[in-house]
Amino acid sequence: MIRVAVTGALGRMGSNIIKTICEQEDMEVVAAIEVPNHPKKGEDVGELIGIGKIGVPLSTSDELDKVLKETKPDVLVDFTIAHACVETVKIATKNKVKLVIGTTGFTEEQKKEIENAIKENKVSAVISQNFAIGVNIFFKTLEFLAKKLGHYDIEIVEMHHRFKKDAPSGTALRAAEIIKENREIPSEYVFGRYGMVGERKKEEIGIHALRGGDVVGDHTVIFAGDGERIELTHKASSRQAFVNGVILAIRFIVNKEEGIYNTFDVLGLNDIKF
Ligand SMILES: NC(=O)C1=CN([C@@H]2O[C@H](COP(=O)(O)OP(=O)(O)OC[C@H]3O[C@@H](n4cnc5c(N)ncnc54)[C@H](OP(=O)(O)O)[C@@H]3O)[C@@H](O)[C@H]2O)C=CC1
Ligand SMILES: O=C(O)C1=N[C@H](C(=O)O)C[C@H](O)C1
Repeated sequence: MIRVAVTGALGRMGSNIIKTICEQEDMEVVAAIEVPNHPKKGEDVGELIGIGKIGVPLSTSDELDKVLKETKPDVLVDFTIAHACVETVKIATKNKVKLVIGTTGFTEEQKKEIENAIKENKVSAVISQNFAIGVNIFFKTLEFLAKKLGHYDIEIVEMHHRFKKDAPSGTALRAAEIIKENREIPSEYVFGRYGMVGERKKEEIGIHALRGGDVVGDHTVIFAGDGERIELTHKASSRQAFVNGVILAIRFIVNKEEGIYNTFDVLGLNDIKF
């Protein structure tokens, strides 16, 4: 059995991840962690998320080191918030726990802190801004489009629910990075536009974040030329799309001793070249 700890256990992603792990034959939840001073600390997490008793009490992140030493997970899954994730990674890697990280909104400095902790402690991790299989195919398609239409005007539009804390989404930023890496001309990110912006430069990649309602996650990349345009869109209608990828990532990383991987590694998409 793969022993899994989940941080952000009562969150939109964490709670669905716990539910789905409980449905798998080869893995079990051994620890579920929330913010310090959580009013439900000690209560059964299964009952808190509506699936009935699972025998795992809710723990809090101020006791993470102790919880990991007691429960000995193979893998920790983190879908929380950037600053919290950095601290979790430092503690988990010291305890030699492997990682699946889905949290977004990191600064460049936070990304380095996470990478250093993983490398210094010689553990393995999957880090991905989007675990949905469809989004990873969307990313792969973008490699092709950026190679062929990198000289077109490229704009990225994302929409998410009103509760999302970071903007633009990690997925939109990864899409921009893929375009930058694959087009022949240099790139300059432009976050929204306002006022007398003047003529659009070829190098620009416009990135626009919309927020509202209960939208799970929509991403569109527009390649606009003279007399035509291509719009590539992915729409997630259920968080289960992300959760299914997380389950694959847990099975993948448990067999890796050391290194930082992404969802292309998990899904075997690295060998597809255009
Ligand atoms: N990579 C991917 O495929 C996906 C990534 N995400 C990302 O995952 C993250 C979480 O999203 P979502 O589930 O919607 O957010 P939620 O706010 O619903 O869940 C986050 C949970 O983490 C808790 N939390 C905060 N700090 C800590 C801590 N130190 N230790 C333990 N738990 C903590 C929060 O508690 P409290 O509310 O009390 O602060 C909350 O319950 C975001 O960064 C989002 O962008 C989301 C979907 C897919
Ligand atoms: O916060 C969310 O909800 C999501 N976050 C991820 C992101 O920032 O890209 C992935 C997904 O779009 C949902």
